[in-house]
Amino acid sequence: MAGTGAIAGTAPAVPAVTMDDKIIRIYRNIVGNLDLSPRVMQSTLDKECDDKRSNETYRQLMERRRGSAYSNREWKNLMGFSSKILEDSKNPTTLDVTPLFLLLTKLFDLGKGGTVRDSAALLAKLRAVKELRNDVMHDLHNTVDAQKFTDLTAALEELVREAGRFYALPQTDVDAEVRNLKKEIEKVKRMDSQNIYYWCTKLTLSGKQAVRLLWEARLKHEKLLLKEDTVQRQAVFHALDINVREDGGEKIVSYTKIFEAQNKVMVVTGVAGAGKTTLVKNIVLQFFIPQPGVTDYLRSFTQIIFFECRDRSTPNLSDVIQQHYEDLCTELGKENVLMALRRLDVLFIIDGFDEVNKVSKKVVTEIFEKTWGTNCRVLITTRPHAVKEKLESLLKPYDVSFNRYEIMPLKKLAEQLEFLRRYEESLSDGTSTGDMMRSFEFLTEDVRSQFCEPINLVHFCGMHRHLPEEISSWRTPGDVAPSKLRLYRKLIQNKLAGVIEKDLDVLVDDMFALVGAEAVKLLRDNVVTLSEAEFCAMKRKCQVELKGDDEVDPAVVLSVVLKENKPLSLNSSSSYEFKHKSEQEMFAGHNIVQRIIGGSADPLNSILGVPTEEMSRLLEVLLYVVAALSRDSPRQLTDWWPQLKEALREAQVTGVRDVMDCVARCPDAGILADLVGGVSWNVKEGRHVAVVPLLLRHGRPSRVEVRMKAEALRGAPWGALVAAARGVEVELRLRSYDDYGYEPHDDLVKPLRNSGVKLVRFIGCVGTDAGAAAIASVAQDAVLYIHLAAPLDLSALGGTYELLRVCTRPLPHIGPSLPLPPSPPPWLVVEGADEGSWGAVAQTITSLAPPGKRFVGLSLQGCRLNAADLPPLLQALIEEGVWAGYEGDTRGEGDTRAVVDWRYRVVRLFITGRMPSEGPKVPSDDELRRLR
Ligand SMILES: Nc1ncnc2c1ncn2[C@@H]1O[C@H](COP(=O)(O)OP(=O)(O)OP(=O)(O)O)[C@@H](O)[C@H]1O
Repeated sequence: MAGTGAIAGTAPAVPAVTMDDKIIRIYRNIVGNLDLSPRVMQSTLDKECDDKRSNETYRQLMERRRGSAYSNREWKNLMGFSSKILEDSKNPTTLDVTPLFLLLTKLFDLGKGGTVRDSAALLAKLRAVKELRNDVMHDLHNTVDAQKFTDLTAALEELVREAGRFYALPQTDVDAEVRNLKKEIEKVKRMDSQNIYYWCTKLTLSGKQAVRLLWEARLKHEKLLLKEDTVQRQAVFHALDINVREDGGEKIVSYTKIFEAQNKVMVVTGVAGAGKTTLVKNIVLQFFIPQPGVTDYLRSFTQIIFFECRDRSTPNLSDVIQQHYEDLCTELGKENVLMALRRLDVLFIIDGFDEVNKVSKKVVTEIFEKTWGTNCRVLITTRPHAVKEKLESLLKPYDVSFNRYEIMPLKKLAEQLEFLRRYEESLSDGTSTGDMMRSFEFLTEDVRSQFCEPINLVHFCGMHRHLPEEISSWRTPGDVAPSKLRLYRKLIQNKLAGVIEKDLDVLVDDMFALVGAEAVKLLRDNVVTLSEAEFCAMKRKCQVELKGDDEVDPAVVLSVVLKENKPLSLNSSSSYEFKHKSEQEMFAGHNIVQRIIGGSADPLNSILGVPTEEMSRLLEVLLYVVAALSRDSPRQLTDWWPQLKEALREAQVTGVRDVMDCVARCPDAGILADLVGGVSWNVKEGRHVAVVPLLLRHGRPSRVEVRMKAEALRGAPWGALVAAARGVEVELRLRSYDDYGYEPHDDLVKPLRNSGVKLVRFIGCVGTDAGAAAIASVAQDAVLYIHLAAPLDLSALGGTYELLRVCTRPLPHIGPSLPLPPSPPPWLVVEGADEGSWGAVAQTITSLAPPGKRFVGLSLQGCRLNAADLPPLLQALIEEGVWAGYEGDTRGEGDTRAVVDWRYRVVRLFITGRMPSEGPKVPSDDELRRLR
């Protein structure tokens, strides 16, 4: 009966309640839905599975009934995030309403013993129970509604009776079961304060409010990185898009779709400052304060627990629970509250897994251990490197799989302006002039490419407010990064001006050295927060730097770079951290650069001080160092490059994409080309187009392969790439091989003209003579797949290609002939011929036929010709002297004929010297229809 859950400790007695108390209404709904409903459904499942062997899991049972095993993917698709529990469970007692409903539905779909059963009525009763559970558990208005309990008791009785009918049970058995159910319902009406459902009730009643009190005040506002600028977090939140990373495919969706994942665990990755923490903090806020216009995507969660991996002072999950539900834990005991949470639909948010330390790792592990097999879900954020290095190994013992999402950078100008608009308005109390946006718009496109991550846009705001003259000095992307340090310099100087007599520049240098050394030390240990004691030690060192001038409190100076975090619970002390982890990395990088420039005799790995396998933790620092040396001391960069290169390799910068990602964010780090020189550089994203010229200054690839949709390339500095790639082999694929369409790409082709690149492959559409001439001017032994947007003379391509495939729609009836080059013979595809239009097709082929009229292949794509249209078409082509053979075989052997090539879904025309006397073989109308 109720209270069957293992109960830890004894909860203190609770005050008496009256029947119409809110609490008892909630209690009944909770016990009804969390205990009674599953038990009635479990009994239905037992009836359905009377043939199940005791040691068989439900998956095995279903496979036996189905006669074949499920692949893991099939099983996952079938059962969603209940797949794991249903795969392992052998009896129903551990199953809640959601997996029970799903399992029964799928069992009905499979059928049983070959008999035909109509399960619709039973399914309707089961669904009614499941929907009541969701109504009650996902909406507090329903949880307190006494009527819902009455509805539930009726629905359960109906379910028992319908199951009796469906399984043809003796009426006496059904009546006995209903009597038993009624007895259970009567018991539920009396609240038992020693029972787990009572604790669930207390949590439902006041838990959300307690968590709201804890987080709302802390998260509502955000202090920006620079000065005392503060904004309302929800007002400036820019709804981020995320890339669903599944099976290597890419799908861009809104962040609100994360919870539609099939797995219990969802991992959001993003580079430094991509907005991971901001995203989850906004999710926490939206749980309490829904945003207008945002779908209620959190409806299925009753509680939220938020945990930051940088935390070093919370040793156990129960302590995290205590922070969230301080009063309830005092009243019920923290272990009991945790136990109750496992019965509810809780969202655990784990932020910054890449910052996990020994202490917080224990909490994270406990979250997985204790929420296994429950309705709880877990959302984790991390920088990408920690997924493979740490997260996968942590999850492995629990056999947990997860859905992975990647935060998309803000690449489009419109998005960046929209982002800035919110900040500008927030910072000016709604009276913004649009100055900040205008100043951003005014930047050159390649400088703007430095602002694809939110953190950089926020820095732009700060710069615009406090050091606008820097912005006007930016000429190249590399000018942006040093500005940030200059801004800090100015902010510290402002704090000290008038108080300190000595040379402020020297003093700030000393301060930077101190803060930077501390930053390196902390990053080395993967520590982002300083305890009160560590902060005091830093202050003391700072005091020495300030030469004991007691008018200056070192904390004031440190407050420019560090922020204080108030403790979550009353009996602990504050912690301190850099205003953002990327600031910590900047100061650490600056410190290392100073040591190198200052002539350090130590080797790099002793300056960095982390073991090889932990090097990826210092990736951002290494990038900072490379970029800063390349700007300020190229000689030192050359000297230190072998060591830096080794460290970057250890930090997992090994592939072309890694290098491009790094240089896209850090344009002065072009030397990274040395890590991937000699191999082919694949360019699939607009931001990587800008990177290629930077890399080409330092390394040479075997080939640059640009494969992206024309729209994406149009928004990128493609002309600059072409100009920089003189002498380099280039592939340009503006569409996939089987993608048809006639939007011309001449604007993208024209920059190629006489550019000196070696065009070795082109897939795209050309509509002007200038476009064709541009290709002819650079193609060398190329593979050319050209769509003709208009009738064009391509004869100039002769001698430039190894393979030429031209695709065209039927040409206008009267027009000049436009012979393709003869050697090697081209391939021609005529697309979209209408029913009966064989004459137009013949005319198109003959007018494009090269001198000698040989094609290596002729095919009809998307053709609506009938079978009867094909013989006259073939006959007309023979009469015109056209030959078309196999790929690589132009001798034209065999009979003239038309066949369907199902692989490419085209009709192939073979035109040889021979025409069978009974006429050519052609596909039937049925085959032609199936092709369309
Ligand atoms: N979606 C957003 N809307 C508005 N501002 C944002 C958004 N995302 C990030 N920001 C701003 O950018 C700053 C950096 O973002 P955030 O700390 O969330 O990045 P992160 O990915 O967690 O970085 P790291 O990996 O370095 O910890 C935030 O402090 C906030 O000011």
